[in-house]
Amino acid sequence: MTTTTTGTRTAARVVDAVKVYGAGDTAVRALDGVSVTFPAARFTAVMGPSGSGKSTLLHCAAGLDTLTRGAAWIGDTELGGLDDRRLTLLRRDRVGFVFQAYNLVPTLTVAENITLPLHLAGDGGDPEWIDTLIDVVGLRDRLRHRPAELSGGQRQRVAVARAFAGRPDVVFADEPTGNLDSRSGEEVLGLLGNAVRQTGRTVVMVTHDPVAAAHADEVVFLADGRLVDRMEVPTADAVLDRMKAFEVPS
Ligand SMILES: Nc1ncnc2c1ncn2[C@@H]1O[C@H](COP(=O)(O)OP(=O)(O)OP(=O)(O)O)[C@@H](O)[C@H]1O
Repeated sequence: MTTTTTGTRTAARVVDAVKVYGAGDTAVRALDGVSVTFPAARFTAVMGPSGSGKSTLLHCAAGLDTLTRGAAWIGDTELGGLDDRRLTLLRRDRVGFVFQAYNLVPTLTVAENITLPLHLAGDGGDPEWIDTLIDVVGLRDRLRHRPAELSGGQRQRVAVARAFAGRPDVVFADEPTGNLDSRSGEEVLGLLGNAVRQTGRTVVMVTHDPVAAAHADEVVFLADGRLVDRMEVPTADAVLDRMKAFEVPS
């Protein structure tokens, strides 16, 4: 099933997701029965206190880690049913990633970094789409530069373009602005939002920053490994207020 009850397409979802790290006395239940859908062509932010399971949810939803129980889907593909080879292909062909550390290849130019996933897939990609992306991230005059010659914000913009290069079903971003000053961070968040609104792509972003979350169409809140709330049309103030409610009164 790829639709929700409202008829919106679902890019990714987890159902009754449980993730336990370790075993016995030291076991940590990072996800404790989370069910959440990430609608296609939407920008969803995942928020919650430190240790609430945000990164674990992102990693399991993206096929970077496996659930202890429950199911994770990309489109109509259930990840638990895939062997290692198919999972690798799915991550390569249908999912994009942006991490806090830009993870660019230092010896390659900006242009080569952007198209690297396509070359690894043995596919030149769609030149028109790559061209559009280069304009979306504003890097046309930097294409022959190497990462060391770029600012942090520019490096993350390369990583954003790379994540979208293969037209993935969904781009997962884990604290993509964590290393950036607020201005560069705003630029990168604006790009993620534009990629969703102008090109109909899907983004799921983990952040601890209410200002970052306010760039999303919707925020989902985790606490203690559970989904506790969703907020449409978020503002930074409303997200901050919701986060304050998680704080234990002293
Ligand atoms: N590899 C691991 N081994 C053991 N425990 C882990 C591992 N990864 C995460 N955890 C634990 O699982 C829980 C959830 O961690 P997770 O990183 O998903 O939270 P988070 O909400 O992303 O936190 P933060 O905002 O601090 O990054 C935490 O208690 C964490 O210590």
